[in-house]
Amino acid sequence: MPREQAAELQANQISAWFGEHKVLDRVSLTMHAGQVTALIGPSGCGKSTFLRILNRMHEMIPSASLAGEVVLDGADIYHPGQRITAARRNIGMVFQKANPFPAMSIYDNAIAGLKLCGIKASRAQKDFLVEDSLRKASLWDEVKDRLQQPGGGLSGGQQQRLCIARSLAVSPRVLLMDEPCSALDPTSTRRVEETIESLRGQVTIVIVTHNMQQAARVSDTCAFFLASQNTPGAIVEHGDTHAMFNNPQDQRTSDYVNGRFG
Ligand SMILES: Nc1ncnc2c1ncn2[C@@H]1O[C@H](COP(=O)(O)OP(=O)(O)OP(=O)(O)O)[C@@H](O)[C@H]1O
Repeated sequence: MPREQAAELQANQISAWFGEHKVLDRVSLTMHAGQVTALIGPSGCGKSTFLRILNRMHEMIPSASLAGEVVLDGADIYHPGQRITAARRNIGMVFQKANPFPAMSIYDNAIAGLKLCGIKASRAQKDFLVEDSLRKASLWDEVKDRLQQPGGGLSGGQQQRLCIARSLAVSPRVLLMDEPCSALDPTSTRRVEETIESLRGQVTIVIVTHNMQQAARVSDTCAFFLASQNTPGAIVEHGDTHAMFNNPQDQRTSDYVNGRFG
């Protein structure tokens, strides 16, 4: 099971609809290999929809449609020849609410993705992957003596790190995180942020967050989404996080990062 490198992900001219309702308009963004990109913006501007488009989850919603392309290392994941399972394996996702399998052991939770992705592994390989992914998710030391206990018995923050481990166990090249800390207390939030920090360079991370301090702390690059009244969401400004927070080029970015609206 070779471990692959972080990959660049490029969204080109992405538009999205729910039925007749257009929610994103020609959004283009390059998410650089091994970097952390934060998606920020007021509620309802299409950040989560954009994130779900990046690993083909948007198409699971019956009324949903989209235009544009998502290119992972040179190949459009929406090309008819591309398998949805390959996109999901290469581009993992962690959600707002931790969703481990509650009755399944911590060990089995960590490697639950192998079966879903059709990856066969020996017992020794599984043992290695469990330890490796739990270490990467900064959870190993807390659970190494109780790997056979149910995942549902962990604290909320530990469950979220278990979900991160589960995503990492299939060696994704990109990890999408949709407000991963919004249900966590400050200590658990810090642990998840430390985990993100330690993954930098190994996997490309795209994180949606409403927490401006978090975006400033964890991301290299930031994209500010906005949906003005009755118009679909679009990117107002994107670039180096430090520059976006300290010297934004657009007044609306300045207002948002300084808490003046949204
Ligand atoms: N399943 C759905 N069916 C219909 N409309 C939807 C669906 N999901 C989202 N929308 C609409 O798409 C638009 C963008 O929603 P989205 O959740 O992507 O925004 P967001 O920026 O992530 O918001 P938040 O920060 O509140 O999570 C909104 O107008 C929302 O009402």
